[in-house]
Amino acid sequence: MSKTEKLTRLVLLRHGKSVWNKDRHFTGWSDIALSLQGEEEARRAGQRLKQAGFSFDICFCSELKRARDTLAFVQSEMSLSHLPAYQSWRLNERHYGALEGMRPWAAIRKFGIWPVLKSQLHFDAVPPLLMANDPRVPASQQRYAAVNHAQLPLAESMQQALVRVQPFWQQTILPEIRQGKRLLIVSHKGLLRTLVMQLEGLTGAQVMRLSITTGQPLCYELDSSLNPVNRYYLPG
Ligand SMILES: O=C(O)[C@@H](CO)OP(=O)(O)O
Repeated sequence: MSKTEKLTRLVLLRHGKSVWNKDRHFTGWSDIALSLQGEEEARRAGQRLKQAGFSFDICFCSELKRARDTLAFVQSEMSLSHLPAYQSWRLNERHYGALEGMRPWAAIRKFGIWPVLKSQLHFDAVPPLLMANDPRVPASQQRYAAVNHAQLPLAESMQQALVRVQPFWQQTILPEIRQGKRLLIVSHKGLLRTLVMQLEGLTGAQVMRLSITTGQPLCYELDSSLNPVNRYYLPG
């Protein structure tokens, strides 16, 4: 990198704590609201970004309420509510299949320890699938009516979540960054791990060990080849 090269800022933000994060349920594509603590985390994230001199040109979030509401709080705190906020199902959390709504011990009792643990530890392990007639199946939900049903999951490994987000990352997000636009992406723990993986060239095993905290802006400075030059959590 030359001394004069202009760096582009990109901020990744996991939504504030949801009601189910608080109670330790697998959440995935279940559309669960922020907890009061999560709302506060989202406001605080916006305040910290503003105080640190960040601004954005475009914001992205998942289709899920906890991410959409977090983004709305951040935009409001930063006086950026006029900015377009693009939603995509491709930024949804990894789909936890039949585990969704369950706490870990209940899931282990129902499915056995290894299927549950493996899906948490192995990049390519798929959690137990939803039955095709389950009302939680995304293809049966009106909100995903415009998506090709063959692309909608019954559960996802982290690897499948990575494959699902890649077209959006490459065709929508990266071109904006290449134009020097400052982006904020509000999404979820598993999905953000796949973005960090692509930015930093991590392996599947490394990705499964990444921790991404709710409501903590993860800031990147990228050079013109989109290589991260700096990466840091914004201090509280
Ligand atoms: O879905 C979930 O159970 C959690 C952890 O993967 O994700 P989120 O970041 O949406 O809380």
